[in-house]
Amino acid sequence: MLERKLKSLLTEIIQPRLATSEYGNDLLGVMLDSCIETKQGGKQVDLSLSMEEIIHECKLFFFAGHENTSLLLTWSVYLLSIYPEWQEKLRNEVLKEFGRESPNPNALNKLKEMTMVLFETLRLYSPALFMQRKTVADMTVGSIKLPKGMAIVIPIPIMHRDKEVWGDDADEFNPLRFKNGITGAAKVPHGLLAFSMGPRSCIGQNFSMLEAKSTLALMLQKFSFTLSPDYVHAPVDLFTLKPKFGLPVFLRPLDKCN
Ligand code: HEM
Repeated sequence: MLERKLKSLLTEIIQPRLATSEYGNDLLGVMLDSCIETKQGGKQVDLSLSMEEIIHECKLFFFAGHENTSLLLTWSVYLLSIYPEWQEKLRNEVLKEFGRESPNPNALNKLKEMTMVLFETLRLYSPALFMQRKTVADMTVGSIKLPKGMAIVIPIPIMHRDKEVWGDDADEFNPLRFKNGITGAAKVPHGLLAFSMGPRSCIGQNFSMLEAKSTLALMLQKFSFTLSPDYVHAPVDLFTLKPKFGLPVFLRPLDKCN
């Protein structure tokens, strides 16, 4: 049902673009523009990406792009609500950098403490729960022998709380572990797997960090937030890691607090 609805929505967006020679300067435009060139230099009706593939890519970008970043923000707000000292630290950092002005996208990377908090949020509450891989050859990982063609599931939350990798405080919220960046945070350089690693790692990771930083900076400039007493802590696997009963928070406009 949802699948059919999505497909018809996307087709409604794609068809009018195909009817004109201007496909648009967004990702969809780039995909449509990948029509195979004919010998005359014009476009063929056949696409090098099929319509099915274009629709699939649109869905992937929509879900991978929207849902994960919104969950990163959700869990960051949760953690900043229960660790008000970090909320205050981040607010001071934002106010020092931008004052009350809208955050300048080119300066968001200067928010070092915010970056640390976002990485620590991704470690403790990674929106993506599993990665799946298949071995292309017989191989040995550590002491485990894996035959060619074996399906492997990598459970991110378990690996993110492994004390051998993250130390005895693995279950605790400690953004300072990221003070020297990701590679220095754990006993192995690629301990943080929230965006995966290698050639199939998340294509949107830098974009999502910028999105999260700018949204969080705006929130911190305008509001202080605390958890509502109605909040029940129940992270649940619903394909991604969500708070089962939502995240009710009280937002207090800052000008009214002062
Ligand atoms: C907090 C935000 C995000 C998280 C935690 C996240 C996580 C991930 C992970 C773990 C993978 C790898 C899956 C695997 O190896 O099997 C992945 C892949 C991908 N992500 Fe993200 N992602 C985020 C944001 C985004 C955004 C904003 C976009 C697009 C604008 C995006 C687009 C993609 C795409 C297209 C892939 C597939 C890449 C490929 O297969 O080569 N993601 N993401």
